[in-house]
Amino acid sequence: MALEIDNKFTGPVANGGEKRAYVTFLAGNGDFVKGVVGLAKGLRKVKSMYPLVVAVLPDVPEDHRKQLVEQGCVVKEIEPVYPPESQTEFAMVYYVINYSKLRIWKFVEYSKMIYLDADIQVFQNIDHLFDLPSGHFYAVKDCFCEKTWSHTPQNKIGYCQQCPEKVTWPSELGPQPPLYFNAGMFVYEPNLYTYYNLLETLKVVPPTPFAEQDFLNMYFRDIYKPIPGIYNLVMAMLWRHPENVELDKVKVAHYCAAGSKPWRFTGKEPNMGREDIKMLVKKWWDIYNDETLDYKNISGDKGGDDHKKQFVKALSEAGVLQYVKAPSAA
Ligand SMILES: O=c1ccn([C@@H]2O[C@H](COP(=O)(O)OP(=O)(O)O[C@H]3O[C@H](CO)[C@H](O)[C@H](O)[C@H]3O)[C@@H](O)[C@H]2O)c(=O)[nH]1
Ligand SMILES: O[C@H]1[C@H](O)[C@@H](O)[C@H](O)[C@@H](O)[C@H]1O
Ligand SMILES: [Mn+2]
Repeated sequence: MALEIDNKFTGPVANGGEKRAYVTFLAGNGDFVKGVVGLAKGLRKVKSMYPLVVAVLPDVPEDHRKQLVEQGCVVKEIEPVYPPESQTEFAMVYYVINYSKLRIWKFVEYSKMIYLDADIQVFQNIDHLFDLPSGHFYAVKDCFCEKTWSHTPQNKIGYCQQCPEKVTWPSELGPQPPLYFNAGMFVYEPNLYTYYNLLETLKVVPPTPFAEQDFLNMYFRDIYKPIPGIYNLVMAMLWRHPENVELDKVKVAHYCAAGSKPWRFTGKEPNMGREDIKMLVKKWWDIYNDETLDYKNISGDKGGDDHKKQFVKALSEAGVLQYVKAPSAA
C-alpha cells in the first residue's frame, strides 16, 4: 500500500508553528515503565525529531516519573477515565484502565501526535507520518486470529481482515464489518471538541472486550485510514499471516502477543520460542541497555550534531530541561 505524504515539512515545529510529539500512556507502579524507557531510547536511536510525552495516571510513583524525565520525556499527569458500569468481561482484565488514553485528545498544545503503546519499539524513523494529510485517523489493521479474539464471530468462523479471501464473510452474519485497527499505534490530532465528545459518547456506549480500542474503532470509523503493517507489527502476524510480513522492513514492533513483553519474556509461552520473536526481544533489550542512548548522554555540552541540538531545543521548549536540572530536594 502506498503512503500519500505531503512532504513539506522536516523540523521539530511544522510550518505555521504547529507542534508535534509522540505520546504514550503509563499506569500503575509495575514494570511498564521499562517499556516507556525503552521506547524513549528507541525513538532517540532512530533520531526522531519529536519529544515523547508520557500521559501518566496518578498511581505512577514519583521515582518512575523521575526516570522518565531523566530520559527526556515530557511527563503529564492525567485523571483516570472509567467506562460506564457493566458486566463486560475484558479480553484482559487490565484493559479497563486503557479508557484513560482518551485524555490524550486534550493535549491541544500539539497539533498532531503519534500514539505508541509502552510495549512498542521503533526500529526505523517514522517522523514522516506527521506529514500525512490532516483530518484522518491513521492506524494499522489488526488481526483477529489470536485467542483474545475468541469471543467474536470473526474468530469463531475463522475470518480475518488480514486475509479476507481465505474465509469470506457470510451474508447470514449481515454486512461485512468495517476495517478494524489495533489501537497500540495511531496518528491523530488532539482537539478539545473531539475530547469532550469522546467522553460524552463513552457515557452512553457499553464497554466491550477490547475496551477503548473497540470504542475508538467505532468513533473514528468514518475517518479511519489504514497504513501499512510495518508501522505496527502486531506480533501474532508472524505466525498467523507470515505472507503479510516483511520483517526486514518493519519500522515499529508491538510486543502485544501473550508472553512477548520483552521485560517479562521467558520464552515459555506458545510461539515465544520462535527465532523471529527471540530476535525482536533481543533488539528491544539492546536498545534498553544501550547507555549511549540515555538522555543524559545526548543533552548538555556533549550533544553535538544538528539532530541532537534540535531535539534538545524541542525539549527545552516543552519545559523538560528545567525539570532535569532542578536540584534534588533530598
Ligand atoms: O499495567 C499497565 C497496563 C497497561 N499500561 C499501558 O497501557 C498500554 C496497553 O496495554 P497493552 O500494551 O498490554 O495492551 P495490548 O497491546 O495487549 O492491547 C491493545 O488493546 C488494548 C485494549 O484496551 C489497548 O487498546 C492497547 O493500546 C492495544 O495495543 C500499555 O502498552 C501501556 O502503555 C500500563 O502503563 N500499565
Ligand atoms: O489489541 C489487541 C491485543 O494487542 C492483542 O494482544 C492482539 O492479539 C489483538 O489482535 C489486538 O486486537
Ligand atoms: Mn500494547
